[in-house]
Amino acid sequence: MTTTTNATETHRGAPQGEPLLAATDIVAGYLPGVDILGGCNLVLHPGELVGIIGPNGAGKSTLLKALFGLVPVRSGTVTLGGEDITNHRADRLVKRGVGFVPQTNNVFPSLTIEENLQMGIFQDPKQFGRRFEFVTDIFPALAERRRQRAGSLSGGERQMVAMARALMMDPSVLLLDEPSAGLSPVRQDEAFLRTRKINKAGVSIVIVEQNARRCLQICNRAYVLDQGRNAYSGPGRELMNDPKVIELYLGTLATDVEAADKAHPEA
Ligand SMILES: Nc1ncnc2c1ncn2[C@@H]1O[C@H](COP(=O)(O)OP(=O)(O)OP(=O)(O)O)[C@@H](O)[C@H]1O
Repeated sequence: MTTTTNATETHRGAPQGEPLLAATDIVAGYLPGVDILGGCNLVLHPGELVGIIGPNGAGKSTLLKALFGLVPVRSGTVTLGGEDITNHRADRLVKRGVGFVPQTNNVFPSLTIEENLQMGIFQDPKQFGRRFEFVTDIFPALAERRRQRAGSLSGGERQMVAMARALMMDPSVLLLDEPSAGLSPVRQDEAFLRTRKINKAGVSIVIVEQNARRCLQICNRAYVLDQGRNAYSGPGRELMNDPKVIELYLGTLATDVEAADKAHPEA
């Protein structure tokens, strides 16, 4: 594996054919004159589960938001099914089949689970019954507890409601921003299993994750970002065992554990 130089290396292991979603040479940032992304590339093919990992501040969430029109793209393009959607507004993208699940503030706490799901499909309310069936087929707990207020749910359950709400519009692409953030290890595992379940139900997914190991375990492929640029890419399990990726990123876990052991040898 080498630092990305051409299309084959940039998208190592990607299937052949037209991608469903493609980001090409994305330069983007929040403040004028400050680029957070310095030319990022990503493709998502139909049926894929693709991860974005990398050190803190690498620009993972920024890339996801740029795909969804939440951070201005200064140059480069985003396409969906071959059509340019660069800087399209989020509500327009939802109508075109792109769902986005933010990391925080992703449910309406004062509304019930059912009302949250209704909000997810307010652009097409006639489809509520059909889509409710689809999402409760994936997450049966939501049907059982449909009248419960979202504010009374645990972090993991809220994450499930947020995912389900994004699924109400029948997206072909789902963008997930760190679904495991703030959850206990057991709840994190559940969040990853949910992600897999959604993908198996036919939804193509881009997932940003801080929990790189778990993410690489469930992904078909992943992109490693570093300082706003593509560093490596490839099949999840290959990246997990790649010495360069371990050195750049995954290695920090082992180093942290070693350091903690030295600091508290009796623990
Ligand atoms: N709303 C914002 N306004 C200005 N700068 C921001 C904003 N959000 C993020 N940034 C900056 O953009 C850079 C990349 O942040 P981003 O959240 O995309 O990184 P990340 O790889 O997702 O990191 P983490 O894993 O820590 O969430 C950081 O330097 C961050 O401070």
